[in-house]
Amino acid sequence: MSIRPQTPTPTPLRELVTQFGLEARGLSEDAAVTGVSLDSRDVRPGDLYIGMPGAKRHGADFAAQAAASGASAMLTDAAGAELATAAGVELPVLVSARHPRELLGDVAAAVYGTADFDAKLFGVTGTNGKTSVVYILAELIRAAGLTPGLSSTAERRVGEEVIPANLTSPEASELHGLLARMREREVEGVAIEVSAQAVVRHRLDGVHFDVVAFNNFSQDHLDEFGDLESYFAAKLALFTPERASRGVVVVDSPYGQRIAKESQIPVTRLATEYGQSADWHLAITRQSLDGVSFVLQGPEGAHFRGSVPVFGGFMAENAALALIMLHEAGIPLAQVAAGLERGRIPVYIPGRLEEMTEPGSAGPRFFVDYGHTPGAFAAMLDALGEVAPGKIIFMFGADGDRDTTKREEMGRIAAAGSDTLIICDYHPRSEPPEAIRAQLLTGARAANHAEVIEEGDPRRAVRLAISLAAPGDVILYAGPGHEDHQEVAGQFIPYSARDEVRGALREAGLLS
Ligand SMILES: CC(=O)N[C@H]1[C@@H](OP(=O)(O)OP(=O)(O)OC[C@H]2O[C@@H](n3ccc(=O)[nH]c3=O)[C@H](O)[C@@H]2O)O[C@H](CO)[C@@H](O)[C@@H]1O[C@H](C)C(=O)N[C@@H](C)C(=O)N[C@H](CCC(=O)O)C(=O)O
Ligand SMILES: Nc1ncnc2c1ncn2[C@@H]1O[C@H](COP(=O)(O)OP(=O)(O)OP(=O)(O)O)[C@@H](O)[C@H]1O
Repeated sequence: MSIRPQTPTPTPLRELVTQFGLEARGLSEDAAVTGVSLDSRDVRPGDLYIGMPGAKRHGADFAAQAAASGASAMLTDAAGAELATAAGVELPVLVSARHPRELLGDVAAAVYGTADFDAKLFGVTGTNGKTSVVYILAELIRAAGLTPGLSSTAERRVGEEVIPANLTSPEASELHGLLARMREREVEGVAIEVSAQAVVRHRLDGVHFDVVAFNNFSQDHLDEFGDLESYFAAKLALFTPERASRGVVVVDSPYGQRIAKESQIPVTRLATEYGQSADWHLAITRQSLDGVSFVLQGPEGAHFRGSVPVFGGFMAENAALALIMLHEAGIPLAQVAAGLERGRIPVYIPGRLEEMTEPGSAGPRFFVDYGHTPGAFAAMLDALGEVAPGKIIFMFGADGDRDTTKREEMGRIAAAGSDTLIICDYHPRSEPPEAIRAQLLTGARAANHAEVIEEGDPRRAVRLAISLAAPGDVILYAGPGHEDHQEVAGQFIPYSARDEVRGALREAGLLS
């Protein structure tokens, strides 16, 4: 169930009819709504249900379910209105000549009154590391003495109210409901993860960010975007005056440089590579398996010396990006530093390079991660190469029914950067798991580096990895991160990699 305001103000439906040029059928003069939902399973009494045509179903097919849950009215297209009439659903209907998705954000903003929400809004996009930046942002907002709110792939969070997320970027109706609840809770800074899908699918409509950021770009989601250029264009579209006031861009890569050049809003540039021209520079001062320390220097003497308790130079980059976003929003770095102990950012990022063993323990160390792109694998394994005292044992599987073109490259990078590679299953969905593994194995064997082992069952693969590890070795299990299920042939089977790994470590006497 989505997070909603607890004391919503009713919006007369006649206002929406006039504002959005809708045709009203069966509407009483005083009809009003207090919420918006496009999912019949999440309808609350008083909601406006959006009957949206989808790729698989027409949402109007679920109008009866929405009515039974107490919806006050349905907004749909002409086809949806016909479906509801044919099914004998007795619900007032507002008919839109445009695709309901195109109105959703503005309708939700009108119903929830979110245009008046004056918190600083931060949006983060890029291929890898969005979730990490968002969690660091929320921690820094708290350090600055302000109240944070957060929307990520892992969860949505308002104070102690936390719900798991089903999409990286919520649909606009859920997003505006969440923002309205944040306003009730007097949230002052909101960190929002922005997927490319969100930009092109109207999920951000009615939202204007104070600061947006771009961190990196590499292959992903080609099943939806067709080619890299279209995927990139979706990220670039966030850097427009309709969406945001200012931007922060990591310019280490040619893609970052393109965003900085082609952005339609003012941007400030961060470089982490020596000799790269930029407004801000990041230098790593120390790193180990327990975290990374860094110095960040910007224009007019702005600077920050700090650390993050997660390994990898890219985590320092994620932190730097978050710090610059606050600076750009008018929150001074000194105000952030005042709330931290010697610059240490005590961030916990669920399922991102999350250690399952005790930090600093003498035996092998085990990390669970959410990385599922060639770019994330390269970043993690490069970082581990610098800080792992012993061998690197890497295990992962790949998504079924998702971008298949990245599989061989994932296998190649995984084998090139590890000593032992165990290939197992992830979410096979409708594909035969052994066929997915075969593609990963082809890439892995081409690298001609690691010892490569195939063990489809992730539970057995976890135990195998532990049995192969000696003190000083590091096991990294990429893919499942925070998730709590495996998706196999349409079934959601309970599976938490974190619980499984902890259990196996206990069995091996490596965790109390
Ligand atoms: C391609 C895509 O984005 N599809 C989204 C789209 O699905 P769809 O058009 O197929 O919808 P449908 O299943 O035909 O249903 C039609 C309508 O009926 C409604 N319905 C359906 C069933 C029901 O019982 N009751 C009900 O009301 C649905 O809410 C929907 O409005 O609308 C659905 C409702 O909001 C989304 O859940 C669904 O996301 C699917 C699950 C998805 O996998 N999206 C991915 C591609 C995605 O958006 N990923 C990005 C990036 C992730 C990353 O960075 O890795 C993200 O932001 O999450
Ligand atoms: N700045 C970065 N550059 C490259 N890889 C990164 C970076 N930050 C994190 N990663 C790697 O990518 C993985 C995914 O990180 P994270 O979940 O933060 O990214 P994301 O962009 O939110 O991905 P998704 O949208 O799929 O959730 C991490 O677990 C880590 O392995």
